[in-house]
Amino acid sequence: MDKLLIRGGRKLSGEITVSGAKNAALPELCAALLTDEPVTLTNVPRLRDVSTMRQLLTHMGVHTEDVAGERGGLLLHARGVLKAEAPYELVKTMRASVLVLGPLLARFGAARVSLPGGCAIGSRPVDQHIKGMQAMGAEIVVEHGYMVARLPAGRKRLHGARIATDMVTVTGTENFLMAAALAEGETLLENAAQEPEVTDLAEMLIKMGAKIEGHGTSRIHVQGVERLNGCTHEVVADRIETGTFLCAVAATGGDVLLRQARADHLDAVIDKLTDAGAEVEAGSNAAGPFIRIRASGRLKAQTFRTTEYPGFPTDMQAQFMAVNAVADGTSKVTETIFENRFMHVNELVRLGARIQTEGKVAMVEGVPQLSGATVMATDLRASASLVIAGLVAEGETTVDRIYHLDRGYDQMEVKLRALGADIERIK
Ligand SMILES: CC(=O)N[C@H]1[C@@H](OP(=O)(O)OP(=O)(O)OC[C@H]2O[C@@H](n3ccc(=O)[nH]c3=O)[C@H](O)[C@@H]2O)O[C@H](CO)[C@@H](O)[C@@H]1O
Ligand SMILES: C=C(OP(=O)(O)O)C(=O)O
Repeated sequence: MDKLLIRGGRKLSGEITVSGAKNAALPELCAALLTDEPVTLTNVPRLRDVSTMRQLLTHMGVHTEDVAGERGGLLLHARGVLKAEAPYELVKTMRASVLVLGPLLARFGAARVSLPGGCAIGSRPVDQHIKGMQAMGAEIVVEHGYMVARLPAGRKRLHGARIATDMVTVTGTENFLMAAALAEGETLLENAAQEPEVTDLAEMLIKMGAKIEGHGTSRIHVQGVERLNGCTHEVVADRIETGTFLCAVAATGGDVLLRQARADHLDAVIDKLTDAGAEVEAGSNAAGPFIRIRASGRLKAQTFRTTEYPGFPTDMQAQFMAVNAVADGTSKVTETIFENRFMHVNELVRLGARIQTEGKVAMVEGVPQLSGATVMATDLRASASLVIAGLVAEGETTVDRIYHLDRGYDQMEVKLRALGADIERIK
């Protein structure tokens, strides 16, 4: 099992390019199921989740191939499917596999998708996905750990519906968007997720011929069409990878330019970094958008609570907690999206952080210095938080179980090394 060995204490400086977003690429790979024409995605990040999704689509009979000469180019062609099925072995490692449900039902009228397992950050049910698909006319039973979904006898397509979810759900909204794009009639999504990844998917679907309005707001209208065509689409930049590097610089100090980084997708995090005392400058040049961050000395601890976009992202909570762990002052971090997303706390404490949790709240008392130790990554963003802490800690930190990190970061240690960090992967 790979580990990361970090010798902390170096400031970060230099330039790196942010990769395409995991959470946009995954639904966009699934969107290829909606058409019998080829779809080309560019800026697809090299991640374990992307390979898993590719494996899942291949298992279904979708042809996939790398496109030479394009950064992160991937062609997908779903002429038909051999099996409209997502087996447990693939779904268990990646919750996003649930995103095949909508496209399979919409195009082929049937799907058998394993229920995603619970994971380290909380129980993660899919009741809203099921409820929404049922509202669109699907019959769904859950048996032997699978959602078995089909259209009633005699029906060829899902039908439009008004879907108002009990809470804002990102992959739920994405599943409904893809299903509604090929459904008969109009769908209204109320309480829709406004995350940039949802908007990016909607923009891709529009290129495929879908009729969607209101994406980026909480009310999305979709007028279903009979068929969709292929398209070429560039995956939006990863705002969480961007935020992770910003937090790394905030914690270690330094001066870094992130190319292709979208500040407009990260306002809540940038506001907190600025309040903490970092200098953040966003702009755009011929090569695209960029963010530059400069930080020195101890920053001021920041209290925050996670909420849906445009609020502070839950996927940035662990990384910002690492910044707070070495900041000046005490901060209160409230996690409102997932019930068990503080698994990094005990590991940060092993590095010398002073953090106490009670329910959804973590109280972080900043300390002037962390000290290196061996720590264990428990989930994707927890791993990133430990890497940040390791970059600051005095001495050596070993982060174990980094397969979690590899699910969602494209060569993180290579990028950090390019910024001057002393970090290596140990096989
Ligand atoms: C692949 C992907 O895009 N993953 C992101 C997506 O996950 P994901 O789409 O799984 O997260 P959701 O937005 O659905 O979850 C939000 C909340 O709703 C609850 N819920 C959700 C669906 C449902 O049917 N029933 C239910 O109770 C969840 O348990 C959670 O408490 O959004 C999360 C919240 O921003 C991010 O942390 C994940 O990185
Ligand atoms: C929780 C995350 O991903 P997933 O929904 O794929 O588990 C994440 O990206 O932080």
